[in-house]
Amino acid sequence: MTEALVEIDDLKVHFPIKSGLLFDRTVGYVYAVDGVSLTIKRGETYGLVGESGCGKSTLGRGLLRLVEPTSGGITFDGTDVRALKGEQMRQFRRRMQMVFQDPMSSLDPRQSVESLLVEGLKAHGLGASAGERLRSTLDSVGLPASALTKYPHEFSGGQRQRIGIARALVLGPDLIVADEPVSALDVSIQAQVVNLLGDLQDQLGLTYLVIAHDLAVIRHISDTIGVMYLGALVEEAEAGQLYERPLHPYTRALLSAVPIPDPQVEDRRERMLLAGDLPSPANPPSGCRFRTRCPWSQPRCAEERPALRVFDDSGQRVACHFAEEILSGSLLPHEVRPELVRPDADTAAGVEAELIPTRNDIPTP
Ligand SMILES: Nc1ncnc2c1ncn2[C@@H]1O[C@H](COP(=O)(O)OP(=O)(O)OP(=O)(O)O)[C@@H](O)[C@H]1O
Repeated sequence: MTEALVEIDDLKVHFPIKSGLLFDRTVGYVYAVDGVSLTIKRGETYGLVGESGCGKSTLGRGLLRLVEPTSGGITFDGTDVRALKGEQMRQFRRRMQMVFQDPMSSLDPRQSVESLLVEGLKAHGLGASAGERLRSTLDSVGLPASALTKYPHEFSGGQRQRIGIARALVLGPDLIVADEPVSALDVSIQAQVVNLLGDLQDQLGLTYLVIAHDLAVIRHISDTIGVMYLGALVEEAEAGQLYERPLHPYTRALLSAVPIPDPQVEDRRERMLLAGDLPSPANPPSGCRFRTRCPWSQPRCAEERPALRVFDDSGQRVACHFAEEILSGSLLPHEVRPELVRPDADTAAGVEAELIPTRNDIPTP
């Protein structure tokens, strides 16, 4: 499981902000994805996590070129994806499929399951061999062949997501980008769909990029986890390592929101809520983008954007100037001053006043 299937190199997806009566003037950009480099190994599940609006979906869509990247490289199984033109790209896309969050809005309600599944096959010239392929694909997602003549509204949410997965699978992809695949489902159903994804991966040797806004969902299924904040990766590690030793303050905040089902560990759990909203990706803070919400931020953080660097032999990567000091406890979080929280302030002087007022203990690395 060491060979790279996907290599993303300094990928940027910037959306122009238009203004004027005819929308012909570009007045700025939304820096939705702003320099992400990562590798997804063949057969692994790469979990991408971060709060809503940090650019996860745009990264997934940029990888499949469903939105055109502004710059950067994408290599898929040795092929330079960004160099592929029209028809070549369309054919290639068969190998990279997407499963969406809300199956109700991603499945056309007027189409039967058969027609939904055949659509993709026809587009790739595989319509002739459809019959058996459709039945075996439905079987692999746990639905009977009789589902073929039904329509999306005749199914439960979980079954609809199985149809969404079948639609991706029927083309025989190598990679599935699953964007919040279970967040629209009841908690009781989520585990079934997560297990199904795991079984399919074992049977078919699939590689997954799973996008989620909280760590609870992806902690059990991911081999590697990348934590994204405001268009960039702030940390990446093997999943167990990330839980064992989160290095970036943002990862610590995300992890502290995940309850632990052991009362003793739960009592000791570090709690750290994030104050303020995600700053606008059209006007990100200078330097470290997390500094306006970081309890450990220092003047240097406003001046210099930290690179995602390898932390030690574990391969864990972190984008924080002070990861060592925070881990060792030699740098302590700022004092809490909730009345001064100004999450949108963007100056070094404002940093101390914007800090997060929510820790109830000193970090225990
Ligand atoms: N087509 C677009 N045009 C302009 N801005 C966009 C477009 N698509 C996304 N954005 C903006 O890019 C930023 C990142 O959005 P994205 O959907 O990738 O985030 P996300 O982390 O996946 O969030 P969510 O979980 O809510 O989908 C947001 O500020 C969003 O408004």
